[in-house]
Amino acid sequence: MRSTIILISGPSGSGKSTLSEALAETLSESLGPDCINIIHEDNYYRDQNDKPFEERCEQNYDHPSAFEHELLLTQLQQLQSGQSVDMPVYDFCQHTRSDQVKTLKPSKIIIVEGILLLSQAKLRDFSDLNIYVDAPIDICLIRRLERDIHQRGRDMASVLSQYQATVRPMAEAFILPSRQHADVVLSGTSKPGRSLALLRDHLATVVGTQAPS
Ligand SMILES: Nc1ncnc2c1ncn2[C@@H]1O[C@H](COP(=O)(O)OP(=O)(O)O)[C@@H](O)[C@H]1O
Ligand SMILES: Nc1ccn([C@@H]2O[C@H](COP(=O)(O)O)[C@@H](O)[C@H]2O)c(=O)n1
Repeated sequence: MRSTIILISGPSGSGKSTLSEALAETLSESLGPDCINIIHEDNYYRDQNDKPFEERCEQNYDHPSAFEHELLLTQLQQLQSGQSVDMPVYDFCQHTRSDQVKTLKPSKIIIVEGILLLSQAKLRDFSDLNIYVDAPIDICLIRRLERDIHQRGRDMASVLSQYQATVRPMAEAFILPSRQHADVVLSGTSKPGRSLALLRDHLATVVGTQAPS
C-alpha cells in the first residue's frame, strides 16, 4: 500500500485543523475509519527539555528552525513503506515535547497540517497534494487569541506581544510566500463543506476512484 500524502498549510488560525478534520471525516465515509491519519506539524516542534521554562517562553515558534522537519519527513517515509512510527506529542503549556509518544499505523491517506509545511521543499515534493488555507490576518489573530487563552495556557498580553515579535513577521517571511507552492488555495472563512466540494477533482486524482462525492 502506498499512502497518499496531503499537506494542509497556511497561517496560524486560518482553519487548517478544521479543514483537516472535515476532510478526514469525509474520506473516512468512503474509505473507512482506519484509512486515515492526521499528523500535526506542531508535534515536531523541537524538544526543549534541556532549557528552563522561562527560556522556552521566549523562543521563536514561527521560524522553520523551531521544527524537526527531518523527523517528520522520515516518519512519513516510514509510514509510506508500511512501518508504524512513534510520533512525538507536544505540550503547548510547557513549550516542549511531552514524555508521551503516539504510535501511528500505516494508512492509505495521511493528512499533515501545519504552518510551515509548504515552506519546506522536501516535504512539499514528497506530498501528493499541497493545500494552502488562507484567511484575513485579523480573523487569524482573533481566533488565535481565543484558542491560546482557553487551550494553550497564554494570557492576552502574551499572545499579543508574541504576535508582534514573531508570529506576524515570520508569517510574512515564510508562510505567506509558501502559498505559491500550493496546488489549491482554499478560504479558511468559507464553510468547510464548500472547501471539500472545491477539492473534489483534486481528491479524485490523488485518492483515485473512491474520492468522496
Ligand atoms: N471555515 C471556518 N469558518 C468559521 N470558523 C472556522 C473555520 N475554520 C476554522 N474556524 C475556527 O477558527 C478557529 C481556528 O481554527 P483552526 O482550524 O484550529 O486553525 P489552525 O489549525 O489553522 O490554527 C477554531 O475556533 C475554528 O472553529
Ligand atoms: N510553545 C509554542 C509552540 C507553538 N506556538 C504557536 O503555535 C502556532 C502554530 O500552531 P497552529 O495550531 O496555530 O498552527 C505558531 O504560530 C506558534 O507561534 C506557541 O505559541 N507556543
